[in-house]
Amino acid sequence: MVKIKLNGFVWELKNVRHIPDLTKNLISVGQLASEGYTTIFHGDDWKISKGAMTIARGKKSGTLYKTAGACHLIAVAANENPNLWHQRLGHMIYAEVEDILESPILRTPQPEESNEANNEQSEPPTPTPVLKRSFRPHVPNKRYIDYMHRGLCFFIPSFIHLFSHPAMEKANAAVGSGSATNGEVSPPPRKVALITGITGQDGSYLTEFLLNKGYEVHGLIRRSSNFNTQRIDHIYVDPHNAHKAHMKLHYADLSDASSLRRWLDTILPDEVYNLAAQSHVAVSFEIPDYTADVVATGALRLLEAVRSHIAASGRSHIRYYQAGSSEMFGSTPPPQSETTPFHPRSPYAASKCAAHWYTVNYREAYGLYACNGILFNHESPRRGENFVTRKITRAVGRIKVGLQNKLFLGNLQASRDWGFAGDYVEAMWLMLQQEKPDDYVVATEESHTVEEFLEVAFGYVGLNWRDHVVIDKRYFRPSEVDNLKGDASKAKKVLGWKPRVGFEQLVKMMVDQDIEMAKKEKVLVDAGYIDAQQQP
Ligand SMILES: C[C@H]1O[C@H](OP(=O)(O)OP(=O)(O)OC[C@H]2O[C@@H](n3cnc4c(=O)[nH]c(N)nc43)[C@H](O)[C@@H]2O)[C@@H](O)[C@@H](O)C1=O
Repeated sequence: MVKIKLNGFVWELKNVRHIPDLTKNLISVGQLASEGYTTIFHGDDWKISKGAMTIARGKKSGTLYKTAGACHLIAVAANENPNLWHQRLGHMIYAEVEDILESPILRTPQPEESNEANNEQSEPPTPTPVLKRSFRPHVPNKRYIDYMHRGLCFFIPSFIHLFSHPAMEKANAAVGSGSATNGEVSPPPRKVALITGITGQDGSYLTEFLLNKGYEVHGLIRRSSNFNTQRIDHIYVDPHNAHKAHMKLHYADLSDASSLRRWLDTILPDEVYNLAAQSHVAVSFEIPDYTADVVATGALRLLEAVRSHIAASGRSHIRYYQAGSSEMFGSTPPPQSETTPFHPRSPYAASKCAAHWYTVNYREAYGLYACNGILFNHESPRRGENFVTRKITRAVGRIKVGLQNKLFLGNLQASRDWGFAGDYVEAMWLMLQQEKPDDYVVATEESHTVEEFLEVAFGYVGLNWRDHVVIDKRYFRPSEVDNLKGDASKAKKVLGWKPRVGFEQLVKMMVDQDIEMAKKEKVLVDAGYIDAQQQP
């Protein structure tokens, strides 16, 4: 990777190639185009932009287009063994490179050329001229090469391919899948993900998923007087064990814009997943202001932090995922798809609608790669205990072992499209791997009432829910969402995603776990270590 500092911006170029003997740093217009940049040549002037942002501009110099205002060119190690490729850099596509080998830029630099990037730390020219300079050494978890190329970067509009040229073959081996010096192949660089809401159900499954894919995962957590990291404790590795600790936690808050920007600047993520929320619909009627601040304005703060981070750093490849919700459809009848109008029925749902449209707006206004995942209810043994599914399965376990007898519930006729959270995080990731950002419904396309959930959960362990459930008006909502059933055909078609766990399997998985949990709880209660808790 190469970072070019241009008039206060830092522009990042990925997949640069080591090209021995090349004395100018070249940037491929073709490659820029495939990365979503627009390059305009007008007379002797040129300009590169992305969305509404002008990244770089300059003038023609002889046969080359030259950058204006570039003061630093920094090579950042893409792997642990950068020895080979830092010597000479070009932002090359393999196509159209042959001409360059024939051209006058493949010669030893003249003194006046090699001084073009001069600054106070320059050293006398050498056959492979480099300037020694460290780049943002305060940033942790990143390895930077402290060599800066003396040559300025030049742009040429077209290259021809050089796949079979020995110099390029060597270069190809040194990048892409890591360095190949001495015949050793080091692993490719880890992608970096930043997750808000990492301690929640979805955050924990997504973290496991991304770690399995080789990501380095950073999670933002809120300060709390109680530890709330139980869902990720099993994957936490002490950061002192640097080689194994690929998940890192940082204090931040969606209500604190400065903390968001600071962690983006420090972590330098490739993907940002905004999963944090006050996610309880009924509670949002009690604390509407707080819910809107975190769910709606929190998303806006994070989007703005990403946008300004990109503007300052040039890291325009960042991809953003916004956790949307089927609650946004509210009273609009099923099946609900990406084109179904929203009719939110709670402060939570209205806030999610705002976050949805903020995300769309940042995509359209700034060209941000931002996706909305409109996820229908998704559950698991890690679901919070005051959501109806887990409240039921916890009660089944406790009733079964004799710790509880009654279960107080609200509206049993509400119908939901319930899937398994572990399946749904894959869809989040898939959205960020597409060529273009878009919005997707993620659902099982099956809907069941709360009563049907009760039938399966109690029936599975030989109990009759009617012997235990008591209707309590306190659990009814001021305005209810009666029927949600998603149409996930777009996600299936475009993302190739489909749910693996069906309704009955999900209920049984949750009951199995809650029976085990209740058995352990019973041991502690019987031994007098804890009191039998009240139901959630
Ligand atoms: C997609 C969406 O999914 C979730 O929102 P939710 O659908 O409201 O989930 P829930 O489990 O709280 O309620 C489901 C239904 O169950 C009814 N219900 C009856 N009796 C009780 C009861 O005693 N407790 C609760 N919680 N619900 C009850 C309740 O009235 C409602 O109709 C969140 O993850 C949200 O963040 C999200 O985005």
